[in-house]
Amino acid sequence: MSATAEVRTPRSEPVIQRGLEVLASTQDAEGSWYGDYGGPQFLIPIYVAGLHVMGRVPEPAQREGLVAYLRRHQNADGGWGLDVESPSQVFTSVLNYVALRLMGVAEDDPRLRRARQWFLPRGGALASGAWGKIILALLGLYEYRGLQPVPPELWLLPESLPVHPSRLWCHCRMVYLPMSWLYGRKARAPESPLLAALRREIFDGDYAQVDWTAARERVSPTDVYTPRTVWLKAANQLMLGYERVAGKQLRERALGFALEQIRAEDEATHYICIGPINKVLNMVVWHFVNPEGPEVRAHLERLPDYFYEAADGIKMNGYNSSELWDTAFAVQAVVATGASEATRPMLAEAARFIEANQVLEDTREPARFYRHPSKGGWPFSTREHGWPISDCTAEGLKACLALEPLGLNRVPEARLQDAVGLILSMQNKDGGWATYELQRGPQLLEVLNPSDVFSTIMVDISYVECTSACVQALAAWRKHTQRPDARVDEAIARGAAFIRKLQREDGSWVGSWGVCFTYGTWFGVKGLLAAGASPEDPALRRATAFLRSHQRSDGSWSEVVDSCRQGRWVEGKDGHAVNTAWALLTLAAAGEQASDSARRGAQWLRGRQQPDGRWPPEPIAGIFNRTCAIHYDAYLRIFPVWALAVCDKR
Ligand SMILES: CC(C)=CCC[C@@H](C)[C@H]1CC[C@@]2(C)[C@@H]3CC[C@H]4C(C)(C)[C@@H](O)CC[C@@]45C[C@@]35CC[C@]12C
Repeated sequence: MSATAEVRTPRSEPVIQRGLEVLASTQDAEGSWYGDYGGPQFLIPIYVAGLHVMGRVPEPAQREGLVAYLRRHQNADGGWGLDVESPSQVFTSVLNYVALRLMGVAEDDPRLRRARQWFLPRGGALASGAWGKIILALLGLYEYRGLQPVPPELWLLPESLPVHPSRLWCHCRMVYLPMSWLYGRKARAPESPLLAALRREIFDGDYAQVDWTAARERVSPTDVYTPRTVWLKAANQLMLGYERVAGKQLRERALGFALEQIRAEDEATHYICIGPINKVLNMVVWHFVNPEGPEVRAHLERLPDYFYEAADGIKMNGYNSSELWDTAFAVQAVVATGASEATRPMLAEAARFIEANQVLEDTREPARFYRHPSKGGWPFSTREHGWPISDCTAEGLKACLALEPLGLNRVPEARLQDAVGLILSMQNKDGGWATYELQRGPQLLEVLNPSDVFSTIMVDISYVECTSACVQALAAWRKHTQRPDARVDEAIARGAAFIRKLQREDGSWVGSWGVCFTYGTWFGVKGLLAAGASPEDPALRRATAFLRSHQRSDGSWSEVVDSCRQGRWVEGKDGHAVNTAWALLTLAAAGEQASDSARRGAQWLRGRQQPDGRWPPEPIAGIFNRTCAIHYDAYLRIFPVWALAVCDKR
């Protein structure tokens, strides 16, 4: 049957109905969807290590939950992966081993014995990816001279230099900021018998005999996704040379500068911080500056924001939540179902959350602290977090505009206009949108990526997802205002041109924040359509042909995180409801909702729903920096409902 033949599908209404009931029953009192944002396996150990440096331990109930979680996600081979679904790495295996020991698990615990059996033959602590060594150095389990240097003086370089830290992607910059302070101070936990024991347990030889110069270069192949380039090695040599002669005065100035930046980040985010890593490291910095001081207390108070108790134990979320993001999508999904009387209260509550979480002002002295304006933006999580993101702003705006005809939008026009202004201010020269800021440095800086385990961390570059969301939001705004605005028109046209440039030969777009081609292609297609592409546009036809070519015989689509890591379609074992929903949303948007392909996809999706209205758990659909999987709890409740709703429309 041809891809576009009109075939009526059996109505999805009862399935959608049950799905909507699940969404309604899981909505939070604040109107959002709050949930599990776990996956990465380097967060808990950094937290536990940070507390240990401060002479603290997790309180007993939390300790029990964290230990249960780490035990639950230990791989069969004894190690831990970068995330809960990935093969073991030395970085996360050594760190999680140390975390368990710091939380009181005994050296001869059978699981810890197995962990040592996995990581010691691979080189133990000496072969860990870079971040692991930094955390171990902080604990006194590794020597600072065995690290790639992170001198705080980098902050004192001329800002015009492409390597000035202010030009880094904000996540990278905010993680390396406290790291540079701790490195500059050579900060170290007080010595203890437990740490002395750990120095015997995580090295495959005598700690006193370690060749720290050689250790600097050593990393297990299990931990290498981004190999160290000659440029990075040269930069390290240069910084090591500097480190040998570094004067005390300049160091103090640099440390003072870094501390001011840390303070600004803490205050702008109400001590939540941009993410869990700088949250913990900033807190540890303050511990060294002023133990038990007001900053440490403020940090301790906001720690609970990051913890989530689930069936697999207590985890540290990858962000303080994904609430705004999920809520904006949920609204659009529910509106797509036709927004009946029954769903109005749910939408009204969501509208309240979206209104309450728009960022209403810029941060203090944005230029001094290298912040892009914030006013009018929406963050990924909550207003208090304080870091708006281009596509979160776009999805927030889209949600408001979707609520508008229902009389449920609560954000006044002037504030919607602020969101539009912010989106326009974030468009890059290449026509695309990056995540939090304008692209500040050449993409080439990636050759200095020192992380081993992540890719694309150095510079905030334009992404298809962010670009598409911004184009869609601007197009929706244009439709809403009906006022001619050349700036908006031009931004949309440039955005669409950028999206076209990113399309691959095979018709797909690669996703950077979701797994992987089904996600990227959904955004690519939606962006082009919003910009005015006609359904006959060859780019759209190639995109849908690509999707159809990857449909499984049972009607579903399935992709796994390796798709992102390898840059090619990697099929999962079974069909995935989230990938299937993204594929269906794409086909439907491109006018193929009545095709045989869409009919079979929708049929599979309907059949996959459980009697309780949920779709069964499946592999993780979120990703960052090409390598690390992160779980989006609400996706399985939002996207299947949304996809069935649009496929049902004639
Ligand atoms: C610094 C490193 C390498 C690790 C820390 C982890 C964070 C970089 C990432 C954890 C959450 C991410 C993925 C965050 C989540 C939302 C996405 C998005 C869906 C809004 C996307 O469209 C734009 C990028 C995201 C903001 C993200 C960036 C990376 C994380 C913060």
